[in-house]
Amino acid sequence: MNESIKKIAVLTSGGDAPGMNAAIRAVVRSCAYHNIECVGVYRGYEGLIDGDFITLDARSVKNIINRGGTFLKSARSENFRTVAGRQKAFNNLKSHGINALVTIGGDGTFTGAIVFNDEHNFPIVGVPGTIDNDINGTDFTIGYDTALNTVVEAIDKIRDTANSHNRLFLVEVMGRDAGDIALNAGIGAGAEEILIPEQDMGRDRLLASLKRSKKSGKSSSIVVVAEGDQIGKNILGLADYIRENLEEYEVKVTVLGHIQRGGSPSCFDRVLASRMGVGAVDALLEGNRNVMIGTVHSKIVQVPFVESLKGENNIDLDLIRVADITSV
Ligand SMILES: Nc1ncnc2c1ncn2[C@@H]1O[C@H](COP(=O)(O)OP(=O)(O)OP(=O)(O)O)[C@@H](O)[C@H]1O
Ligand SMILES: O=P(O)(O)OC[C@H]1O[C@](O)(CO)[C@@H](O)[C@@H]1O
Ligand SMILES: [Mg+2]
Repeated sequence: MNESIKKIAVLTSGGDAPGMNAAIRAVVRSCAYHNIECVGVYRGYEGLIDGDFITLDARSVKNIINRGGTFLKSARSENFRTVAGRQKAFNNLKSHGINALVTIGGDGTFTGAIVFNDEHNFPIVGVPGTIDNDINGTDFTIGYDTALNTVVEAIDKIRDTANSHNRLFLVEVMGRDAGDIALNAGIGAGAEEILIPEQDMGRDRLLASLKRSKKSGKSSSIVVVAEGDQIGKNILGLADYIRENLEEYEVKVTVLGHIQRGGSPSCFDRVLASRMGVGAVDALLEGNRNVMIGTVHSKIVQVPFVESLKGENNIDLDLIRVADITSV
């Protein structure tokens, strides 16, 4: 056990994700279990710079495992991108006697953690909390499973009305740089086509596929479009293009938006968050730093931050094949 760790701070950063509360709870209770002080930081790195801290004990985190969002709130902090901002954050950590930090967030949050540690040599452990699932070294990120279920439930409802009116719906889902939500929710909801940032299928192939789909006797069509997809980037423009080229379709557009980030976390996300929160405190007590807690084949692992950021375009090609085959 690393005796120098007596006080740990925890924060949530970047886009919120269902299960972040469960992760905070696990960190706080793990600290209580090990008789370590715990401090919550409001508004991610922004609160670190402002010194917006709160002491947390085991009872401070009651009744939150089931709540969406993050009670510590989150932020995208421009100030933390500056040397001066990070210096202020470091000063606040020192003046409060904090020895280590647990950051719950996505790839941007971990990038910030690397920069901060390079400058101030401060022990940080990351917990992947993002609906995007765009982190290398972990099979799942906290919030992704809940978001997928929210998306599938919404598309099921769209399918009802699409079928009743023989319509084509373009449904935009989140994923500025990542197609995981689109691909998996698309398969789960039986979408006819799925457009993701990692693969540009081209407008012509999309038209050909939709033509085939109509010919094969399908009464409705759903095209799931990740917000970062290249050809769907302007989903309204894409809808117009399809209208102009495929008169047989009546095209409607639904943008699911931030509904995907809210809601009570699934049991899967609650358990994942609990395991990762405990894993983060374990890692610090083992004397480790600059690592992210992940799960690989259901086992908790520690992954260097730099490894966690190597996942660009890391999409499972077999999922694309499955989507193609099952939408015939
Ligand atoms: N290069 C960097 N230097 C310093 N801080 C950074 C850097 N990149 C990101 N950060 C900090 O991390 C915060 C969170 O990053 P970002 O907004 O990309 O969200 P994220 O953690 O990737 O989560 P999500 O993608 O789920 O919304 C940023 O607002 C910024 O404060
Ligand atoms: O509205 P915001 O907070 O800028 O977040 C939008 C982005 O955040 C994410 O949902 C991840 O949290 C991305 O998929 C999306 O592009
Ligand atoms: Mg991100």
